[in-house]
Amino acid sequence: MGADPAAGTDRRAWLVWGAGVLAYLIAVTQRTSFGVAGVEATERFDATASALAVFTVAQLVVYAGLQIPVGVLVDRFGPRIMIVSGAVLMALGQTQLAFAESITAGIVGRLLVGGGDAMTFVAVLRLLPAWFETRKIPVLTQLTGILGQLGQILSVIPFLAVLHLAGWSTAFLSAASLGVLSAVLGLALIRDHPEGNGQRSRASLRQTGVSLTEAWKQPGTRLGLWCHFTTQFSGTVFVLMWGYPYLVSAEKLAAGTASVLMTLFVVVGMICGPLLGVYVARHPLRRSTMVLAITAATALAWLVVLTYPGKAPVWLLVLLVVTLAVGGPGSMIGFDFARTFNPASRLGTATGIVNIGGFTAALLTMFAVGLILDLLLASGFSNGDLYALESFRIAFAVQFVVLGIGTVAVLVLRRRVRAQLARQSIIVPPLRQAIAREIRRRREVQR
Ligand SMILES: N[C@@H](Cc1c[nH]cn1)C(=O)NCC(=O)O
Repeated sequence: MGADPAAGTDRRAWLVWGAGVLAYLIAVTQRTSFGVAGVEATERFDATASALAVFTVAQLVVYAGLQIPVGVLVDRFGPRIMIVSGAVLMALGQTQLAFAESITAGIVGRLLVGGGDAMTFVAVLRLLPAWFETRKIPVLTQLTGILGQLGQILSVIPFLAVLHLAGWSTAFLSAASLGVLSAVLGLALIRDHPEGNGQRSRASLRQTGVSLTEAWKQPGTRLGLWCHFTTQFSGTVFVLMWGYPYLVSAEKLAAGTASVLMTLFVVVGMICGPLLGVYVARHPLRRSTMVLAITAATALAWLVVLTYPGKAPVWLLVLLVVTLAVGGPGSMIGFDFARTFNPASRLGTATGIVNIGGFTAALLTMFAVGLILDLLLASGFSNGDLYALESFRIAFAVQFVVLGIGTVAVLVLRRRVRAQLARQSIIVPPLRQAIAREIRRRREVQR
């Protein structure tokens, strides 16, 4: 089933991983820095809300669109050069944004940031099998994901403080300097492999095409993609775009309370990540069951909130945010499928394929929610209030379609994966039978 580690864990491995995680954390800071500067961006570019949304959407489209090429390049040239190049590209993008005075110049900056960002995460995950033992990888994958999310906090606190105290150009130049730091540390500390940087594939273009096809044909890779698709999008849509206007304008929460809920989202994700990592390491044959459970919980939470008569109470919104937050670490299970069903030589490619899932679902949902809100406003349903509670109820319901499509895809691919495992004499017993066996085993241990 999986690729075996090339080396044991030592101090060097932690240094390499630490530099990789720092590069990812800084990439998340670059990714989220524009979002927190919305008010200043409106003034600087004299832009409408929808023009500003183009900055974020363009950046995410580039990010998602580059995942497969980046995955292929990671396998071909190794993670180190990709992490360093990504950091340089993001530094250039933030510098461009620091001096941009037109919307077009600003969007060019964000496109560069999206491109550099796309190169980072897939490359950092590619370091793990080269440096760590297989049993440690699920937890380290989760830790990589959650530590990276701290980059959002760098955007919300120090970056915003510099923006308010020293202005637009200084703030974005400071973010650019973080990119330079990340590139220097990457060059100094990251090695693709314990034996150096020469482990990359020397595949021809044709072989690269074959490897991409093989990664895609592998049902385990596509199961990973759909797991990522189904678990991550709802939280991403909420945090990056529609959560704040929904909480403040539709549910009438105070701005401070809405910010606390957004912070809760990050904290819950950080707590759940390692727990899910341990679960995946202990129950590798039950990963998709966890994905389906998270999906069901997300659907249930939205169902209760959206059908609640009148404004939802704060405790219910807290429950919703907690449930959505589990989706972030939940989506990391998708990368575990990529790792265990592909040889190390095409791990970057497979990881890139998986990473498209959640971001594509998020982009489609963001767009659909915006479109439905606009249509309801134009039809007179919203009584002139774009963000009316009744309109959000209808617009957010589109998520059930996305959750439904994802669930069916996970179930179909899971069946194919299990059939493939059965051909290797690995039988996954029905869940009820497995639970009964586990209970019997525990009773016997206690006796
Ligand atoms: N699932 C996310 C990462 C994550 C972990 N915990 C919460 N979110 C993911 O796919 N990340 C890819 C990236 O580039 O950020």
